[in-house]
Amino acid sequence: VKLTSKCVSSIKFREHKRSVHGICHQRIKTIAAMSAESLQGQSCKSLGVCSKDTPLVSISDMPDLMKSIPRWKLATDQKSITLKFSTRNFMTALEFLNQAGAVAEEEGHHPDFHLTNYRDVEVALYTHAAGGLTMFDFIVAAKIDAVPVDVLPQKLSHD
Ligand SMILES: C[C@H](O)[C@H](O)[C@H]1CNC2=NC(N)=NC(=O)C2=N1
Repeated sequence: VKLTSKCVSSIKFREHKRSVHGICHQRIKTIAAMSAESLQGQSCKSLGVCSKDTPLVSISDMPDLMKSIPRWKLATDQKSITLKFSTRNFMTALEFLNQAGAVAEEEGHHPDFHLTNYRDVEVALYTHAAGGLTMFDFIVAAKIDAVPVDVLPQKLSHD
């Protein structure tokens, strides 16, 4: 069968795309094995813009990644990570959210923020475009962990 030049170029394009995707996967795999410090040193921009094609973090990579962000909890459906704490007062909570917001804006990757009971903060992260957890989320989580905040020791009851 004589392959038309169009068909050959589309095969070449698909091979090229597969190899680029492979590199992207590989790059994401190597980042996954990183510690908190090196996660904090990463930039979402180096991964391009997240999209529906951004690879989800594989279940086998989760335990190591979660060790890098020990304050965060992995949702039971493994599709998001959450950070919860109480601060000294309302303005401390607001200050933290503004600083964490600046990190998110710089990375172009945004958490869900909750401020309830005037000082209880909850930050939730997942990649909306991909419908689950990608390396974008772990990089932003590690950077948010570097934001200083005056956290109250875990409250025993609502005072
Ligand atoms: C164009 C822009 O980069 C995208 O809309 C970004 C913005 N911030 C985002 N944040 C999160 N958490 N998930 C996304 O899919 C996402 N997409």
